Amino acid sequence: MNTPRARAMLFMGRRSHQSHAPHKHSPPAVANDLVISTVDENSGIAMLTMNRPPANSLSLEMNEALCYSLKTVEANPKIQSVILSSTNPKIFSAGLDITELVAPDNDRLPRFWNSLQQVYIDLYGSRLATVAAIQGHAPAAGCFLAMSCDYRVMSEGDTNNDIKKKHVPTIGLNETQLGIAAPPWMGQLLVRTIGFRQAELALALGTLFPPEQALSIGLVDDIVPHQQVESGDHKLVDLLPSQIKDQAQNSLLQKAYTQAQIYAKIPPQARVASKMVTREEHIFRMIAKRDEDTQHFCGFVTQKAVQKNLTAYVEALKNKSAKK
Ligand SMILES: CCCC/C=C\CC(=O)SCCNC(=O)CCNC(=O)[C@H](O)C(C)(C)COP(=O)(O)OP(=O)(O)OC[C@H]1O[C@@H](n2cnc3c(N)ncnc32)[C@H](O)[C@@H]1OP(=O)(O)O
Repeated sequence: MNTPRARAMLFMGRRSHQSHAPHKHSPPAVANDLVISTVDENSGIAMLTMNRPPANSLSLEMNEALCYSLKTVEANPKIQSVILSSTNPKIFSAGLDITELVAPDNDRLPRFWNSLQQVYIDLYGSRLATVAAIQGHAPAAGCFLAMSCDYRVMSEGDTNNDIKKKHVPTIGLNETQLGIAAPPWMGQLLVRTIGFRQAELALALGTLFPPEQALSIGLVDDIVPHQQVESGDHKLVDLLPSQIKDQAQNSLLQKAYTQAQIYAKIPPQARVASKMVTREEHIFRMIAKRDEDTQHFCGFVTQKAVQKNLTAYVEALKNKSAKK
């Protein structure tokens, strides 16, 4: 599997390990609106907008929709960059859909985990330049999605003095706070992004970082104030799906668009080859241990003590939401 040809195929959008993966080329059953895909061939930029209310949490279907949409955009040779965004202005993605983990179905659980592994393989190994536009919270697997991209821009949030309007998004791998641990390939993404000691601390404590801190440790590459820009690139509007068409002046999306344009101008063979240098080993290591990883996840998550923690966490989330 780890031959030069297999490696090139992985990064050119053709999967040499397809038989191992649950991913299919046909649209997943309920995928269509979960991830809205828009393309602008003139600029070479596409946008994948996550659209799974209320929190863009990652269910089996959402993972399949992400892979399918990405694969479809990748198949278009005119596209070089993709922006990953959200229809929810306050949540990028709330991470795994916790209801997939509580009292799980024995058949579905390994399929669910496989679909998440596939998101990692497809997104981290995409031939496209990927820019995460993080407008809101990105905990746990939400942070993982962002870290799988090539560039992360985060909104500073609404720092309005009025406490009711104030909204400061956070990002990080907070798994330990739920009584679970990020899998090795996900934890290693944090190590690769922010360095060993910072990651060791953040993983153990389950730290969620507000934008300025996330920038200072390198978890995001840029932060932008929560505001409209006066004169943004007017071409962005062509890329926005109808659900967020009114966001053409949004500073975060404008910044993400500018970055996507910068990437789209780099000769693709050189850009893809440089991406392989930093990512291929990590991806192949994960693929080699994929079945083991699935077994470990299923065994871990179904433990009584873990189920107890997750049940309590879901209850707390629901109570919080009910009190609003
Ligand atoms: C075993 C190894 C696996 C390791 C890999 C990954 C682990 C994970 O990804 S686990 C998921 C971790 N995610 C979280 O801890 C985030 C939980 N959510 C929140 O903290 C907040 O919802 C958030 C800060 C994202 C947004 O806050 P609010 O804007 O205040 O919204 P609400 O809290 O009211 O939530 C709205 C609505 O969404 C539901 N929700 C939120 N997160 C999830 C989730 N991860 N899965 C499923 N559902 C989620 C929440 O319950 C509310 O629903 P309703 O009660 O129906 O309104």
